Amino acid sequence: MTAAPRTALVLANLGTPDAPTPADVRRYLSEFLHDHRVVSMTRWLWCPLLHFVILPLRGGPVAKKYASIWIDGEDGGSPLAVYTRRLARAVQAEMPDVRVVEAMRYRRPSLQGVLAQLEGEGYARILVLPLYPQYSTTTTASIEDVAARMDAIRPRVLADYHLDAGWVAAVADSIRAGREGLSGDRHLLFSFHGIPERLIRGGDPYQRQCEASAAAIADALGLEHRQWSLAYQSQFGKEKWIGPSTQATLQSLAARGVHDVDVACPGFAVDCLETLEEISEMLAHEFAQAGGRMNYIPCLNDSPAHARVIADIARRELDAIA
Ligand SMILES: C=CC1=C(C)c2cc3[nH]c(cc4nc(cc5[nH]c(cc1n2)c(C)c5CCC(=O)O)C(CCC(=O)O)=C4C)c(C)c3C=C
Ligand SMILES: [Fe+2]
Ligand SMILES: [Fe+2]
Repeated sequence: MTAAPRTALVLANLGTPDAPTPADVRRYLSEFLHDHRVVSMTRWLWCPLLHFVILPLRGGPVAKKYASIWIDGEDGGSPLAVYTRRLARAVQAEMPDVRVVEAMRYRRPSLQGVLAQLEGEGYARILVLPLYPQYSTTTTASIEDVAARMDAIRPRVLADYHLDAGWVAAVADSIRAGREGLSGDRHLLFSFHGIPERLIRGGDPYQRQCEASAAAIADALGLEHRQWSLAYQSQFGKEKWIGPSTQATLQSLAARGVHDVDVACPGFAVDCLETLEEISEMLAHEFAQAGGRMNYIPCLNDSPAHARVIADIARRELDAIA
């Protein structure tokens, strides 16, 4: 028998409810929306709003949305959990010398618990790879917070991979495959999750990285500027978020007579509520009502190309750890 590998790779994602029920969705949202990296408002104001308005009002409707995308079967669950788990298995097959595990920033399997377990098992060389191609203080920095709170181990956290050549090529290939056989003068819309504009003014590099990713993918596809656009989705709350919004962009494309739109979401490593329900169900329906036809291009998910890209990025980063 060979000795247990001493190096671990943790694929960290956002997290998702365990079940598409109002109670479980409230539990998930409560943990997520108590994170100061996500909502920085003073707790005196935020907690009453969260506990007495947002959680009671949002639990039921959001649970219905999860139910509409839930994956059935033994290996089923919330798409974000299912694809992250499958991706971790596929990356493990690419990296037999490294222990590959998945973890979630909110809910289960908790990032803090996974790191504590690896520490207990004697893994000293640990790379945490947040499954966020672009860095944001709302997502990646929150994972850095958890890693920094560990006592005895200092896991390294990858900042971003928004211009990684292998990742850009894999996303471009998936878009090419998603457009195969489709005719017409097609438009490509890149839709990224939004964040509040205030954070960009405070130095968050997210928007700049989204723009750079989109331009690099469009370039790899040989697109001219008029053939693609970039927008931001999933606005939450009343504050001004970065734009233009995906919904408004689709409306204006329809108004301009652009009928065939492919939508890709290169800010999401795997499909989830925000891509499957918001884009591929709700906004696709709205766009059809405006006379257009949307073709949603799935995320890289657990594809062999994605597993190879993640393994390559991880190997390079691990080489930099002593
Ligand atoms: C202030 C609120 C939010 C910020 C900022 C935010 C940033 C952000 N989120 C993602 C990725 C995902 N978000 C997802 C769901 C989701 N996001 C928010 C709020 C903020 N996100 C909420 C309240 C929810 C839950 C759904 C809802 O109630 O509307 C998901 C999907 C999770 C799933 O279970 O499928 C992802 C993924 C990024 C990348 C990001 C900033 C860059
Ligand atoms: Fe609270
Ligand atoms: Fe979000």
